[in-house]
Amino acid sequence: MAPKKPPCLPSLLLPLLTLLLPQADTRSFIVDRENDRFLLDGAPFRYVSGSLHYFRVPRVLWADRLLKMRMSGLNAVQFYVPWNYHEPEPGVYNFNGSRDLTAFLNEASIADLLVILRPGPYICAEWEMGGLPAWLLQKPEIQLRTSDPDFLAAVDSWFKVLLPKLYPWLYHNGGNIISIQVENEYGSYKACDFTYMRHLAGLFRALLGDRILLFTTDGPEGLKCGSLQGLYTTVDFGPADNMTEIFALLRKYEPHGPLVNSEYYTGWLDYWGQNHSTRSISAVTKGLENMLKLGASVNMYMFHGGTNFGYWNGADEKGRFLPITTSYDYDAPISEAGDPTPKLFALRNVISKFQEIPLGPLPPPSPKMMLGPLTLHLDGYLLSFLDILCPHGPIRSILPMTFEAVKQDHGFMLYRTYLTHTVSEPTQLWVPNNGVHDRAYVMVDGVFQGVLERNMKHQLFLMGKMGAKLDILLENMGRLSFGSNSSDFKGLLEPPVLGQTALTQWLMFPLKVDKLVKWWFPLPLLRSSHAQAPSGPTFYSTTFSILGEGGDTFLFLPGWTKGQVWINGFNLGRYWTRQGPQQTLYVPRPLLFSRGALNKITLLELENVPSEPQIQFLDRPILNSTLHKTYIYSLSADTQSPSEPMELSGH
Ligand SMILES: CCCC/N=C1\SC[C@@H]2[C@H](O)[C@H](O)[C@@H](O)CN12
Repeated sequence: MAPKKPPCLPSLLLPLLTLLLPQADTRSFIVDRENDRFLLDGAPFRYVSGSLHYFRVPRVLWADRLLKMRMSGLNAVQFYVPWNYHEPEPGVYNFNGSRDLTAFLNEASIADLLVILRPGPYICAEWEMGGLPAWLLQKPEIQLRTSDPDFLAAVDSWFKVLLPKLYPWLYHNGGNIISIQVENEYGSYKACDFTYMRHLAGLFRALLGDRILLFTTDGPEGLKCGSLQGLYTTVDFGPADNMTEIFALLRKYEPHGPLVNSEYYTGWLDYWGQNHSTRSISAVTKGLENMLKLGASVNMYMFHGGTNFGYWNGADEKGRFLPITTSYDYDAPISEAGDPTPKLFALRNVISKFQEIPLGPLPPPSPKMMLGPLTLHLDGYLLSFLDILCPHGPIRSILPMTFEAVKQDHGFMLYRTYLTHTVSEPTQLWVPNNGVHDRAYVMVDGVFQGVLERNMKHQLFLMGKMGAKLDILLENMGRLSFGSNSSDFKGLLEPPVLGQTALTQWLMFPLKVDKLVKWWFPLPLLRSSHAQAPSGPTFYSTTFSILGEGGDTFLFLPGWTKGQVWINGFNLGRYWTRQGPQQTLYVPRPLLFSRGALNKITLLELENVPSEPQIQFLDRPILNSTLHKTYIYSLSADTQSPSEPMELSGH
């Protein structure tokens, strides 16, 4: 069982308590190297932990998720702190609302969970740029995750704000943080810069003191560059890996002390355009039981995955550029919607063989809701709102500038130029050196010509008269969160070439789409005056009300192609119905207004609007399907749940 709960008091009282509470200095969490175990307050202790990322769950749902983790038999929760989530601009910090880290620590304490905290600065996590802020790339030569002075200056500045916030929450100070990770799988990174790792370890010691247990985590191939003297070495691996071999390798770095798997994979991530990932219950439970039999401490990654709302997904590059999907369900024991799964009960059964499980039932699945189909109406074409989307007007430059150079971190930017000569035959438009990062929607005088895509589609053909307007809308699909090239600049990285001519004299419009959706679209007058452009990315919307309390639901977008969704101004995330495997977007009940109040949903469709612009809200997710046709789920008479999909007009 986890130790007595630290005082669940407002964090401002905690520092005071560390002075007053005599027991604060008797609290300890240490490595007992003589007996290969942890000691908590002097007693043998093993943690069975799960990962939950507060930044992927609305704050109002934190307590629910943490309770379910505790009731599953866990005694600790592990989570990252994404630097870019809290420092949106250099020196500007945000710890409010769903970014209130102290509130999350307090919720974990209330749920009787100890905390294993991983502040980075790099966190990977399939999160945008692995948690590093994009504004670091405003210095294009910066060498991320190294002892580059520019990088270390930014890291020091950030940690001098963050780490003092953690100090009162350290276990020996009366809080619930028992250990803190330095960097993340550093051994998998090309740099292998021990000066950098020593700098981080020194900074953590200076700001957190010498009692907190600091550790590293690496895959077996990364231990050489990822481990550091003075930091406790741990590994990560999944159910298909050879536990015996990996723990034997770990013993070369930690001959004594408890064995620790800091990321035991209960599932896996999804990429747009790839198959949905799952891990079998039998394999996951067997691996956990084998580790617990060895006396190892284990953190299950993920125990609850949550959602990449907004533009927060990261990406990988394995030949193709692979953006992570909006859903971070991860086939985890607690589903994206917060529901206990059969995998959870199976894991709970394993844990019960080794330690006490809290009495009482798991909370039931949350109420779910179906609604629709609803028909959306045209609000207007993206490019007809430029005056609102880019109120300060365009940035002018001979050559195109990156998102980072114009200080636009996420979303969309319009690049505009004018043809200097008539192109009377279909002529190739391309961008050298795979320079479209990441997708480009090309228009001539407002008429959609097609898409260019990083690594995949490098050219299209167009015609136009001298003076015609060439618009290229660039979409940032999320910066690489893993791999060697973490300086993932976005936008047009090279001047596009039309035929033999490199196009110059560019206007860049950084588009504040979220502000437009949040503040302008309630005004009906916009609709008629901004619907005149002939085609291109388009806003559609509708309003709807929910009788009664409603419930969690899953937005289904049959026939739509790719775009972004907002509900009541909240950026729900990306959809890419054409690619899959995700076909629905999770809509947490707290985002919706109930009892007849009006809700609004807005789509920005980037490619093709279906002949019947409809959406539905289903009572279950579809995460493993690529539908090239248009389906509508109708309520089946008996069960009030979707029957088999009925195919509508072909799409
Ligand atoms: C071969 C895998 C190397 C990349 N590491 C991964 S993929 C899923 C997880 C998360 O990204 C996690 O943040 C990483 O620490 C480890 N890991």
